[in-house]
Amino acid sequence: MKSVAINGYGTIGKRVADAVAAQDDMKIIGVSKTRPNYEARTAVEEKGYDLYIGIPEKEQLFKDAGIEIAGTVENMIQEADVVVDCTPGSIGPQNLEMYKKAGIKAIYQGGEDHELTGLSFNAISNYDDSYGADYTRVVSCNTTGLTRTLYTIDKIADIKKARAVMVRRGSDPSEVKKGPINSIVPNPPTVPSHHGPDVKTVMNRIDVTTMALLVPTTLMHQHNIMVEINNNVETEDIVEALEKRSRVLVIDASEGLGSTAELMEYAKELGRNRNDLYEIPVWRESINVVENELFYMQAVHQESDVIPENIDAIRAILEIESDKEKSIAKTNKSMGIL
Ligand SMILES: NC(=O)C1=CN([C@@H]2O[C@H](COP(=O)(O)OP(=O)(O)OC[C@H]3O[C@@H](n4cnc5c(N)ncnc54)[C@H](OP(=O)(O)O)[C@@H]3O)[C@@H](O)[C@H]2O)C=CC1
Ligand SMILES: O=C(OP(=O)(O)O)[C@H](O)COP(=O)(O)O
Repeated sequence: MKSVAINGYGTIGKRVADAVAAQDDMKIIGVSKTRPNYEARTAVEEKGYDLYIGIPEKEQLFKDAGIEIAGTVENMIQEADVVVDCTPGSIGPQNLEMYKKAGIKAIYQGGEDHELTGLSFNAISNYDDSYGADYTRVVSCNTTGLTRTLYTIDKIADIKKARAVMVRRGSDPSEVKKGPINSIVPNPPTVPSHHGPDVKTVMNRIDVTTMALLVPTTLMHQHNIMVEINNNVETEDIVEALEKRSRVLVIDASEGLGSTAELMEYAKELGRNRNDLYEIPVWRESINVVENELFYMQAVHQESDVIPENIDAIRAILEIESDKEKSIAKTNKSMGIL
């Protein structure tokens, strides 16, 4: 069985760890932290993960806190077949040197630039590109959301170009020091935001341009998408295609799911681990084809939509499964994805 190390046990890392633990064809070697806080203690005492430290000079702090550590990140990666790097964006380049020295494969997250690995990943659009690769990068939560639906629509509608306005959550739920508060912030203030060009790194056929703004909410991003299409398709054809695609949910505002808050409540109803919603919900009422233009609105649970993609990326990079559909189905089943 292949071994996986998780470097960085924050919002994404702890979810990837739980998802790896739920698979029967891979196992966790350990996870890493730099601070001996509640997440470090829970990782060891509740989850039973071996904990390694990202900054060796801080070893005494973990000892003082009575949190058992198994070694340093350098020790951890010696034992693994692949490291999933879930450290904050931009720490990646220095880690890549360490991974190269250790001769270990690595999967990065969307906070790093595509150029770091030269290869980016989305399970449905380009699984095969990362098969057997040394390094890849799972694109960001918003890019993942755009890719899942645009790829599906392109298959039946032949997209000419796509434009999207991205409403981004201001911070993750536990990030108490971040904002914005009482404000809407164009972010970045320039156009395009990274999301549209980033779609091209996993689906280079389509011209996607995006602009983004931050709003004072912590749960879910929301996308407003306009697509010019070449094929003569009806609204019902788009609905049917999205309904058939796994990791995408066509949901009804009329059933009480008309907001991001209600969607997060729905995830609780489903009894999901950490209340996560791995799928991209698309509002049925918003899907509308007018002549050669399609309009739709969707949401993204930023903490969780990339987690199944990381599991598939592990199978691709380690050549555990060559058939993307089989990997996706296996991941979906293990995580209860609809
Ligand atoms: N949050 C989100 O909504 C999403 C994030 N991403 C991407 O995922 C990546 C991780 O983001 P996220 O999980 O939010 O980040 P977090 O800040 O929640 O977690 C980062 C983790 O990395 C650890 N860490 C910090 N510095 C170092 C270091 N120098 N060496 C080793 N480990 C370190 C932190 O440990 P400690 O806390 O102990 O310091 C923490 O466990 C980023 O690229 C981000 O862009 C992608 C999709 C969605
Ligand atoms: O990958 C994400 O967003 P993104 O798709 O807008 O880059 C995550 O929500 C992290 O965003 P952040 O960089 O605002 O913490």
